[in-house]
Order: sequence, then C-alpha cells, then structure tokens
Amino acid sequence: MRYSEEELRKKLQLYFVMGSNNCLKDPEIVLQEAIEGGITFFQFREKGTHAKKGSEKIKLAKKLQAICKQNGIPFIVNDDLELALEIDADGIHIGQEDEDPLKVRKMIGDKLLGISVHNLNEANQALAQGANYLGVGPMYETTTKKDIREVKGPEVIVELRENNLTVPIVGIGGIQKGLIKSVIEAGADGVAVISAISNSENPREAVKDLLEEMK
Ligand SMILES: Cc1ncsc1CCOP(=O)(O)O
Ligand SMILES: C=C1C=NC(C(F)(F)F)=NC1=N
Ligand SMILES: [Mg+2]
Repeated sequence: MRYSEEELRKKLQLYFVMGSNNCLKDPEIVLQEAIEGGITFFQFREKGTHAKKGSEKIKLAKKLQAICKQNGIPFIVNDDLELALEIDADGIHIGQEDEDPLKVRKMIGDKLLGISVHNLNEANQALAQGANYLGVGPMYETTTKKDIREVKGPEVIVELRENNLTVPIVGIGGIQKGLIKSVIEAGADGVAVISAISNSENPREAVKDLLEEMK
C-alpha cells in the first residue's frame, strides 16, 4: 500500500467523488477548483445516465488523474478494475455487488482498496478481505446514486467504532453544509461528497465551506 494507515486517515478528510454527469460544468474545471478549495482525495466515478464509456471514459480519467498528480491528490477509480490498472491509478473503490475483493486485491497489488459498507457485518467482511478504508453510507437522503440502501445515518459509524474497528472510514451520502460535524463526531476520519461540490456554481467556495465545518 502506498500510504501508511495514519497517512491515509489524514488524507481522507475531504474525499471528492465525481463523474462528468454529476458536474454543472467541465469536470476538469470542477476538479481544478475543488482542489484549489482544499479537497484531499479524489474518486473518478463515471456512472449512471450519460456516463462516458470506452475511449471517452479513459480520456477523461487520464485528464483528471493528471490534475490530481500535479497537486499530490490520490486518484481512485470507482468499480472499473481494468481502467484502474490501465492508467495505474492509486487505487480502486468497489461496492458490495462488485468484483470479489480478494480477486481485486490480487490484481492491484499494493494499490489502495476502498470498499462500500452499510453495516457492521459488511464492515468486518471488508476488513477480512483487505480493505484499506471503508465508505459507510448512505448517511443521509440523496438522489445522486439511484440504488442506495436504507438511510441509516452516522450511527452506523458509531457502531463500527464501538466494535473497535479502527480502519480509516469516510461517511458518504447526502452530505451537505451543516451535516459534516454529525459524521465526524460519529467517528469518521473524513467525508465523501459528490453533489455538494460538483453541483456548485463555485466548487472552490463549496469546498472551503465544507472544510470550515471540519475545524
Ligand atoms: C456514491 C454513493 N454511495 C452512497 S450515497 C452515494 C452518493 C453520494 O452523493 P451525494 O454526496 O451527492 O449525496
Ligand atoms: C458507493 C461508494 C461509497 N463510498 C465511497 C467512498 F467515499 F469512496 F468511500 N465511494 C463510493 N463510490
Ligand atoms: Mg459499485
């Protein structure tokens, strides 16, 4: 793994997750401005209606990866193992219905592996399968992801910490201004956000506002 657990924990403070169809304007501009605002981690999640495919998707991934590289921001690919390997991403994020994590780990070597979890059982399983960090959610209602599981809120994170899970955790799902503290106070190391940044007219200011709440 390219980061120690402690480095990873710090880096996961404000995790921007995005695809072109989440953005009001050019995704490269959105990412550039989000980085200027202070995001600390990035996931390319090209999914859903009007998502790019094939060579278009690869081209965009490479452009966003270059922007992250220039700024020392880890670049993670969502779901697409082939793409993550082809462009030598820093890691991959997979969900419960995606590839078997043990198979993914064999393919990615020491790259970062993030796994989405919804409860303590899935979290323990993800740890046993070598997850380097967990995405726990949905925290709050969201329309960004069509097939979300039941909204259980930050208390799931409280439960994981009460069960002595010390793995780096980000909360995700419906996180907007005013909701950050509830996720951090529950024990998350950071928050993962899509629309609060990607749907903003001013991603840089949106990021600054979110970071303001984490002080
Ligand atoms: C990818 C994902 N996983 C659980 S909720 C969600 C969508 C988060 O999007 P937003 O931050 O806009 O609610
Ligand atoms: C469904 C997801 C859940 N969590 C995360 C992350 F924030 F990266 F952990 N990303 C996803 N795509
Ligand atoms: Mg998935």
